[in-house]
Amino acid sequence: MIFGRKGSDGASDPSATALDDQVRRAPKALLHDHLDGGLRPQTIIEIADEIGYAGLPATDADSLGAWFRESADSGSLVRYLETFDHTLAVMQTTGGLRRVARESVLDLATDGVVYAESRYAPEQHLSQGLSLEDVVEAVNAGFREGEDLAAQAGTPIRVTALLTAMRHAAKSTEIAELAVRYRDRGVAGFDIAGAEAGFPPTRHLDAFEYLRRENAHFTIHAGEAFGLPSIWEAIQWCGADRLGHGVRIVDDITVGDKAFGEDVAAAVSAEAAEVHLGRLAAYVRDTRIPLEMCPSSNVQTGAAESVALHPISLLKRLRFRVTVNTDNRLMSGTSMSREMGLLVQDAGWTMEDLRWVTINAMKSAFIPFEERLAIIEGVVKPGYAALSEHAQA
Ligand SMILES: O=c1[nH]cnc2c1ncn2[C@H]1C[C@H](O)[C@@H](CO)O1
Ligand SMILES: [Zn+2]
Repeated sequence: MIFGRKGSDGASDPSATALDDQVRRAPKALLHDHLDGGLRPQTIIEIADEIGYAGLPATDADSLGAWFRESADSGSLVRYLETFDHTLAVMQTTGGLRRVARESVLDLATDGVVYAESRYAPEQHLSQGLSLEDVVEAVNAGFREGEDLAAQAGTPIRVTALLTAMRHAAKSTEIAELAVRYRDRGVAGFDIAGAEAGFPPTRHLDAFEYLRRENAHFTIHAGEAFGLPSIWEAIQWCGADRLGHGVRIVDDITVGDKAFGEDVAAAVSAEAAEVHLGRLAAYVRDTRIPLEMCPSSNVQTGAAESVALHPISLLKRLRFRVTVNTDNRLMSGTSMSREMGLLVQDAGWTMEDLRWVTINAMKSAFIPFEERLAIIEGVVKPGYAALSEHAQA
């Protein structure tokens, strides 16, 4: 069961199980998923063994999975990011990268994801002598293998890569050039990630200006651990097509006469209250800038109190271009079905809401327009129509 919901007698609630099943079978689109945040614990153990990495904090898969979830649950983005040392350690060879990429595609496909953009930072995979190109090609090979195996298993999926540059480092222009070089070979765009406070996106203005001159797509992690100035720079200085997280845009919204943060519960639930959008929030909504929101990750890093009180529900109600994402499936012990299931269970979302965010995600994808449309019309809409027919039967 996705939600872990029980009836009052402690038995599984059959209606909850039916809903879990619907969510799992619904076609899903994922824009924000880190390749190095989605490894299978058993794979980490096996590759560590092969390459002689002795630094893992646990030696069986269950304990290792629990270690990642607990360590990432600190309320601090900086501490959350420290857990990646162990996943990165086993992603330094072409074999390791290829296996991790292949398995991530299979795991997403099994979960009902039909389109995914998977991001990783090539500069973090060079410690054993690989070149940036070796890294991209090994990951691409893994993605293609995963797609072939998923199609054979009857769960077709399309996966493309986003190349991330780390915001504390100084390689963003090099990585942006790499993304453009591979844009017709498995790479759909660019991103910056890492600790946000102290590393504003404008540090990487050269990279963004280059990408814009090349008509290339990019998203920026902004408004997660730092607030409105980061979002404003990402959009108005850097020209981001999308925002990674962007949850703190609610700092520019008042509900009734209170700022969002003053009374979060009231802001999320007060449907009748008058809402006022500041100029930045209005710009983001009016220009349909997609928000790649990741509820469980935000609860772990302290960017949101809970899934029930996550700003995503207010932003959905206000018709921002909201999407639902996993961020790091390993660190959050999550999947797209689980994130969506939690929104249904804890925040009152409906299947229609899930269909809406899925179409939002496909509209916001970095692949060409006609390919997005083909997935919306050929996969997402018919998939949801079949679910509702099944529910009515
Ligand atoms: O949520 C996040 N915020 C900022 N940086 C992140 C987040 N999740 C993962 N990262 C970092 C750690 C990874 O090593 C890197 C590339 O995927 O991106
Ligand atoms: Zn992220």
